[in-house]
Amino acid sequence: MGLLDDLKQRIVIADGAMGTLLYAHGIDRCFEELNVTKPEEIVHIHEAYIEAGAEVIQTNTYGANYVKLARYGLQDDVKEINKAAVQLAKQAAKGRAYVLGTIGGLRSTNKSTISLEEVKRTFREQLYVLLSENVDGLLLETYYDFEELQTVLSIARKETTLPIIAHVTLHDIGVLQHGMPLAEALRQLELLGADVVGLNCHLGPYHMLRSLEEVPIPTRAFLSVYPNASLPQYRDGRFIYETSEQYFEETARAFRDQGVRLIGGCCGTTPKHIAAIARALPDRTPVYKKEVKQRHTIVVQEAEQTKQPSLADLARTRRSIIVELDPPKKLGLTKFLEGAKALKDAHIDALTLADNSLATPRISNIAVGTIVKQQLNMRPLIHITCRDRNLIGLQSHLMGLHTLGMTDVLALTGDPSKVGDFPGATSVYDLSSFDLISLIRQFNEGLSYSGKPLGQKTNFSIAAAFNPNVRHLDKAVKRLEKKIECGAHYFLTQPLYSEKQIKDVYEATKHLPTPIYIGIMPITSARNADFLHHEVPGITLSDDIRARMAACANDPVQSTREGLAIAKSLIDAAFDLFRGIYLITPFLRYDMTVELVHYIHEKERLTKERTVYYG
Ligand SMILES: Cc1cc2nc3c(=O)[nH]c(=O)nc-3n(C[C@H](O)[C@H](O)[C@H](O)COP(=O)(O)OP(=O)(O)OC[C@H]3O[C@@H](n4cnc5c(N)ncnc54)[C@H](O)[C@@H]3O)c2cc1C
Ligand code: MET
Ligand SMILES: [Zn+2]
Repeated sequence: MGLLDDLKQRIVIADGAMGTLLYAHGIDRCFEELNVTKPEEIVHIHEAYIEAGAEVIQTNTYGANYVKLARYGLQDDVKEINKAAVQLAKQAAKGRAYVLGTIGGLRSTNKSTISLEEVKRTFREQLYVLLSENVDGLLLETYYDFEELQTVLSIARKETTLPIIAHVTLHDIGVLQHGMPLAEALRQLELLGADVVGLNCHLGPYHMLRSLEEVPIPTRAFLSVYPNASLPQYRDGRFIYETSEQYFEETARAFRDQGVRLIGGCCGTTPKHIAAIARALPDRTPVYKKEVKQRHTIVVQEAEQTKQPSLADLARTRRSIIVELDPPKKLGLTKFLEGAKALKDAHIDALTLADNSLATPRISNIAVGTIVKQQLNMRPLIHITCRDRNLIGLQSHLMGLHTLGMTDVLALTGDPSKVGDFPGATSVYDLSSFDLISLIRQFNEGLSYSGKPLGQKTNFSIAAAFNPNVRHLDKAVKRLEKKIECGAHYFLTQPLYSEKQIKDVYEATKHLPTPIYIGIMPITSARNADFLHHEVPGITLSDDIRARMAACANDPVQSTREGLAIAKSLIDAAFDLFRGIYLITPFLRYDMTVELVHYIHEKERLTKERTVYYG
């Protein structure tokens, strides 16, 4: 007889949380290290669960993998820690309970934090130790990312015929992250060879029960559930779970009615919760039939059609000019609005507004964008970096932009905090620019990052950054290709300072289907030229440009003239190669960008006249 034979006959009860009971050692401790340093305590916890009624216990190895142990400098101890864990669980079980080797998921909400290759390597290393210590089965638990669970389950299934329990973690009732319905996920896990499929962690009995109502009883595999004790409260720097054991007794019966065969607990549960489950189901009789609730389908409203063509379409069809005028670093918008108005009068297509560029605080571009749109009837292009907002803040920001009708956005990773005024501030980077582009694309399909319906589709036109001021242009172009795959509609470049570089950029990108707005920023002075040349990574000014600026070092009027003349020659170089021009206003010197806008319009007019004249 083995675990699967038991499950065929009846409901089986598993243990509850291990981590929660080890909290007393401090939340910053590596709980798995205690297998080696406090073995008697681990044995004691296992015994308490068995005495409470658990017939299945899990090794204390949830995070005993290379990646998580490395956070404590214990990456070389994977073997020792896992080996000890199995031995301690067996010592406590004394043949009274099955011992499951537990392996926890690595990816949380952000796929790009760890590649699948690293997931595989890390998983294999832990798996082989657990198997060689002769566990009775495997518990793959707390997988937020379904792709990760599919990957590791396939590996485990090839390596062993022991029972495998595969647990996903819900995002919300009935769905995993990115919107995959739970029923579909469990069906796929069964097809991949899991013997028991189910849920653990993150949510308590309420969400799990409502989710299981939509899941049919599998044909071959068994259903399992390890709920958290409740939703956690954050108190005095710790997460506290509070729930009555009485409630666990009631919900255990409800789980049985949903066809669950293996019931245990996750975070916040204790031997008392497990005893409550055992009390609730004295004869362990399972149900074989249930009514499955149909998942309600969700209607997503189509995006409202915007009246104006996107900036990508503009740059495809005609000369278009966008100008950056950054929100001020000090309070007061008078000069900024004068500049914006002057640029509007010069007939630009959009005003681009940086998001705390160079990691230095500026008036929020969402506030400035709203004023520019409402008071001046201009089109704002809002830069969004991943530096200042976490995944929650970014989504709230996007919903806000949609609500305000600002649909032109530039998705950036963003300069790291250490380059700016507050080098000690956190750089969030929950997402990279690639992830942010994908997120905005998903919003355009009416879904949040996790796949929850937003109720409406957004209509964002997505720009992305192109930094050609790098040693290997081909690598930068590869990033553009990836950004296009993620959903970028067009690009804006960093400023370029040589005609040759503009031509090189054209040659390297002419195969791309997306338009590029070529960046041009007038130099304001000899000092500005020196700074750009010596201190901004990747920017090199020619000797000729630096000599021209140096020659008028003490003459601001002449410096402006020279800076504009240089910018105009760059515009000349870009004119026939790129329809989109992105002018960057230096230090709120909008007089300079206004003049360049006039220059471009005039050049365009002359070109058209010539075309008409010569046919
Ligand atoms: C048009 C434009 C507007 C910008 N606006 C802002 C703003 O409002 N606020 C702000 O904080 N910053 C802004 N920046 C700066 C920008 O965040 C950095 O220049 C960034 O490095 C490039 O853009 P990204 O953020 O999309 O980076 P990504 O393309 O996502 O690159 C992120 C990081 O990857 C690395 N990387 C990129 N390319 C390569 C390569 N070829 N080889 C090796 N490593 C590479 C770099 O470390 C880079 O920082 C802007 C840049 C541009 C081009
Ligand atoms: C963080 S979810 C998994 C927790 C693990 N089963 C433990 O109790 O420690
Ligand atoms: Zn948990």
